Amino acid sequence: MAAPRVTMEVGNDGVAIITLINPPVNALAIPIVAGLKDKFEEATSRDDVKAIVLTGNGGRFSGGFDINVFQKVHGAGDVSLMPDVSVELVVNLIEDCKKPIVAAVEGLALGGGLELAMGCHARIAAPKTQLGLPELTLGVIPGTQRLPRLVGLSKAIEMMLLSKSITSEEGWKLGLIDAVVTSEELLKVSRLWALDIAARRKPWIRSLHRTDKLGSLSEAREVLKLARLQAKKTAPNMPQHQACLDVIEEGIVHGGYSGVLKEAKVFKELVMLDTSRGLVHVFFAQRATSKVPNVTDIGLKPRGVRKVAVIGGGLMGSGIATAHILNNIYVVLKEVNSEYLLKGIKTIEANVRGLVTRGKLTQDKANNALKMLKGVLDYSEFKDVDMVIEAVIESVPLKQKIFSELEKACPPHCILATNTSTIDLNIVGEKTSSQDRIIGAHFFSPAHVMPLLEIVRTERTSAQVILDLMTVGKIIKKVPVVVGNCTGFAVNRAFFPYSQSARLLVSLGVDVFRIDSAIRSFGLPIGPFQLLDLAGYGVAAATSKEFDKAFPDRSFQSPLVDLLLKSGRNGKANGKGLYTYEKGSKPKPDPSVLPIIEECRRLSNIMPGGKPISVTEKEIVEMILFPVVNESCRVLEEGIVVRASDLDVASVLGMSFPSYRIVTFSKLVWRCGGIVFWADAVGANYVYTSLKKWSQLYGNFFKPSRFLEERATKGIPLSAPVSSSSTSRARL
Ligand SMILES: C[C@H](O)CC(=O)SCCNC(=O)CCNC(=O)[C@H](O)C(C)(C)COP(=O)(O)OP(=O)(O)OC[C@H]1O[C@@H](n2cnc3c(N)ncnc32)[C@H](O)[C@@H]1OP(=O)(O)O
Repeated sequence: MAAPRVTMEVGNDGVAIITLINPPVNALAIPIVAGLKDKFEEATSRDDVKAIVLTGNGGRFSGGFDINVFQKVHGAGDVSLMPDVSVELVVNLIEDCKKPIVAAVEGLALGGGLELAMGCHARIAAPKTQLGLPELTLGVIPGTQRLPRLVGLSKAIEMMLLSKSITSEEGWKLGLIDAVVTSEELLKVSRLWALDIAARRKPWIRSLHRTDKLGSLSEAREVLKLARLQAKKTAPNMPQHQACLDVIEEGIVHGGYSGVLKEAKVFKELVMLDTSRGLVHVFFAQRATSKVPNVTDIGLKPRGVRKVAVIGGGLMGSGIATAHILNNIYVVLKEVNSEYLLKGIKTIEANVRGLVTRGKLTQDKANNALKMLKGVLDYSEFKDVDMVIEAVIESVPLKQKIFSELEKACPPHCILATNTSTIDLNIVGEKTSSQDRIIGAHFFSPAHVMPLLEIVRTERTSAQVILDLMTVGKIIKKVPVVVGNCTGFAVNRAFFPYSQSARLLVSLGVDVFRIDSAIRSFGLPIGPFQLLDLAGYGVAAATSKEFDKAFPDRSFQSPLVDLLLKSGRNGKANGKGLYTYEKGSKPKPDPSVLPIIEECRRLSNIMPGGKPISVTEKEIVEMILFPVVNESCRVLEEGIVVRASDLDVASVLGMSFPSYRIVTFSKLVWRCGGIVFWADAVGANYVYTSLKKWSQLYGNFFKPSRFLEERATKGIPLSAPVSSSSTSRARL
């Protein structure tokens, strides 16, 4: 690939076209920033240049500052590696330039890319260009001063705090964009616009000097106050949100330039924090998931999937169907009788309506989505489907029967997917001769909301089928992570000790609600027992059985779920769990469950000396999450995931493992960016020695895996690649 560069061409009309060239998104890499400085200096000093147009090559203006530089800064711990963009380039060379500059924007202008455009004296955009400042998702702040001055304070805050992009059409209505023209006319109109500014036929506007859209100081303070309260609720552990609002306020009170100076200082502080390290890691980890050896690198082209059949209209099936129809894929929903079918369709309608109520979907789009759905009771509609996703209960004979029927009912190219969360795919497809088309499409509940799609391949699944499902996954706005076949696959397998260790701690005498609270403080949205209530005890009992069978050497069998079921409780589903559930209020710990817990402890009989163990909040978190790290090590060693960062992405998107938080227990700071990234930050040796100590005290459940022991003793990070020789049973 050619080196990133900036070119300049001066036309006969006296307009210099400065072009960013750094495919695929024209990220502002260090040579690009340097090139821009050079070209703007040259254009300013040349007598034959009357005006300047700034544009991006290849139909994309710029995806913002080069995030690879953030990684370098994190690696070296040296913030001076960040070049000065905001003052030297955007203010001095662009905004304060003696010649007018017009940004010709197409495709996308994000982060520093949009900031460059806002520094120009006008912005012309092609239709449907994506405009946004997503920096908070990387743990830093964006350019905070110009957007409020162009679109108004409330809208700017919304775009920044939610990292929400708008289109150029919306940008034009708001005043961010001066004109929307076709892609073909973009450069021509931009040149003329720049010449018009030079000749004073159009206004020469420096965004930073405007104040007309900011409102009065008291109005601005009111808007900022509300935004601070909102950010406190929605992003309690993210320092960049409050910092962003503080810097906006600085500019409103003391002027835009003062805001820019404070912004540069705060940016440098934030980029060094663990929040940014975690988020930047997740950014690249997420992109790495689309590179699957022997699938995405062998020249295959994805085949279109236009019609999908979903079998089973329960919670998962209806969520999966919803995800597809929302993204314009025709869905046939099959159920066994009209009562179940109607229930499934009603759930899908409620899912779609819920999105409208929450302002996430327009009524028009909702109506169109529902038109993409058809309910059926037999296989007659299956003759032209491109993919089937089976989402019935976890019963091996039922799944085997369905897959035999599918083989006859579907065309030969059709992908045969199952949403099983635990059952071995070889067993599911045992009664068919279509093993190459059988694949796992493991969605996480609620399937139309949760972003992860775990794609499970067997040794026989064809590369084409994997690629097709990855492509559909992206169309329905999921992050597909391809994993190997084993009990629980990657996510449930790595996290099976999560619920088991929580139950083990209860048997050792630790309070249920204290455990949930410690896990919440760590950064997961709910604790293991609230999760148990949510999933329902039937599901918990069934999955526990699978893990007991698959990993008998390290599975902890707690009597808790059986005791809860016997007492007539089934979690949130019947309103009676470890918590009580009342409409409109948060779940509350139910004290009447305490005798059941006592009985559980009596039956387990593992408290040393019959007395509850004494543990700190930090130990609770470690005793629950280190066993997850331990199992993750086995997942890595067995080659169930392509790379360690895939497990980070899967844990963040599927289990809501914190991606960004700094968590403090007694001044201890933990960096989270997914389970393996976190474990490496904590230190493999610390995880290993802790597990070893607990295994001596409390048994095999905590016994460190061979992989963990090896890495800890040799000082190799858990995330370092697994060499093929050390992979005992490579699945991928
Ligand atoms: C000082 C400044 O205010 C600070 C900043 O500007 S921070 C950066 C702000 N910008 C962003 O956060 C945008 C990040 N990028 C994205 O959201 C998306 O990549 C996108 C919307 C631009 C394109 O999405 P999409 O077309 O799906 O392509 P996607 O696979 O994500 O990216 C294509 C490649 O470009 C890379 N890339 C995208 N944006 C990048 C960036 N800003 N820096 C470095 N690389 C970037 C990706 O890593 C990927 O590389 P790969 O092919 O080697 O994996």
